[in-house]
Amino acid sequence: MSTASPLIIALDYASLDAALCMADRLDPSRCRLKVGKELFTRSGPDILEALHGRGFEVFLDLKFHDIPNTVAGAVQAAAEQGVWMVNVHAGGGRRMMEAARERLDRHGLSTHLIAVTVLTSMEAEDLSEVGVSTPPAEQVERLAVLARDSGMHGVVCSPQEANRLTTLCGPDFLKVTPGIRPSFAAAGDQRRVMTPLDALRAGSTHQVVGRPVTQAEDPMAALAAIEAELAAG
Ligand SMILES: O=c1ccn([C@@H]2O[C@H](COP(=O)(O)O)[C@@H](O)[C@H]2O)c(=O)[nH]1
Repeated sequence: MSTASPLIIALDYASLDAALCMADRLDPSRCRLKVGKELFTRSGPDILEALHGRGFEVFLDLKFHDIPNTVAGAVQAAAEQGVWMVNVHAGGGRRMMEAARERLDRHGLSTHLIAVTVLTSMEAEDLSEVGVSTPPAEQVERLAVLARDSGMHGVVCSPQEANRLTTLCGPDFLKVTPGIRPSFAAAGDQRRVMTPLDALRAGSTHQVVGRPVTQAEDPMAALAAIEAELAAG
C-alpha cells in the first residue's frame, strides 16, 4: 500500500520479533518503514517479506559504499526484493552511483535510489577529523549535486539543508531527512536536527523518525503527536 504520509518509521530493533511487534501496531496507510543495518544483519531478507506481507512500503537503509560493480549488484538485489527505496553513500563517487542507477534501469526496476550526503550525526568537528574542512551544509550541497548528476532520485540529508537543496536540485529531487526531533524527544547522537513541522516547512519530502516513536513510553501517542504537528503545517 502507498501512503501520502511523509513519515518513515525506523525499525531499529535487535530482532525480527521485536520489529514486527512494532510494525503490527502501525498502519501502512499512515507511514512507511525503514529497515537498517542492525535489523537486516540480524534477520536478513525475512524482515522485508514480513513487512511487505503486512502492506508496508520499505526503505532498505543499508547505505552501500563499495566499488561500482559491488554496489550495483547490491542495489539490484535490494530492488529485486521489492523495496520501495534503497540507498548508497554519495561519498562512493559518481561512477559508483551511475553504476547503481544503470543496473536498476537495465533491469526495469523502479525502486527509488538515493544517496547519503553527510550523516545527520555529524557536525563540523566530525568532518574536520576525517579530513573534510568544508562546513557540513556546503559538503551536503556538493554531494547532493553530484548525486543528482549521477542519476540519484534524491538524497539523505538533514532537514536543515532541505530548503537549499530544493533550490539547487529542483522540487522533484527527494530530500529524505533523519534528524527529526519533536520537542518532546532527546537529540541523542543526532546533531543536525529539526522538529517535524520545521522540517516539513523546510521542504523535507520524507521524514525518518526512529527513537522519538520507537523508544517513547507510548509509541502510538508519540506518532499521533507528530502527525498532529505535521497537520498544522
Ligand atoms: O544521516 C543519517 C542517515 C541515516 N540515519 C538513520 O535514520 C534513523 C534515525 O533514527 P533516530 O532514532 O530518529 O535518530 C536511524 O535508523 C539512522 O540509522 C540517520 O539518523 N542519519
